[in-house]
Amino acid sequence: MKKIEVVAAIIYFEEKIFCVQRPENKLSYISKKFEFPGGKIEAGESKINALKRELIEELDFIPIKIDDVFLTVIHKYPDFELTMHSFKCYSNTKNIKLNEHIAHEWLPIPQLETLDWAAADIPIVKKLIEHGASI
Ligand SMILES: Nc1nc2c([nH]c(=O)n2[C@@H]2O[C@H](COP(=O)(O)OP(=O)(O)OP(=O)(O)O)[C@@H](O)[C@H]2O)c(=O)[nH]1
Repeated sequence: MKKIEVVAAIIYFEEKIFCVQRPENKLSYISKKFEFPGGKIEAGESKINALKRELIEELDFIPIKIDDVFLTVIHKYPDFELTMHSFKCYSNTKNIKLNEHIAHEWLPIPQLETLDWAAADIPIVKKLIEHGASI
């Protein structure tokens, strides 16, 4: 099965988290699902550089701080196996532009579960909730 390795940013601003909705996709299980912004690591690229590059591509956004890995999730979708490394990042603005996604939400941690997340993101959402609202 095809394997892909991805980085994703859990972006905080004033105790809320930036959640983005993917566009329509032929794979129904990721079509229009909510996710954390990010994307595939390119050959020879570090995780942090991949994260910085994807955030600029998708959002024209540069975080003021990026923490160490928060959680790495391995998830088998029907068509590929995903390894996703998530990182807490911090913003100094609520105004983030969407270059690729169709919608966004800034949500406090207890409300994250109200969104229709991609399946691979559920363990990240659960860990954020378990850890509470602390940054
Ligand atoms: N960025 C991101 N991708 C996720 C998340 N959850 C999840 O299942 N994925 C999956 O991981 C893959 C990431 O691919 P992507 O399309 O965002 O990456 P990319 O921009 O580098 O790809 P592309 O340039 O080939 O379109 C997608 O299949 C996506 O559905 C998430 O929270 N963030």
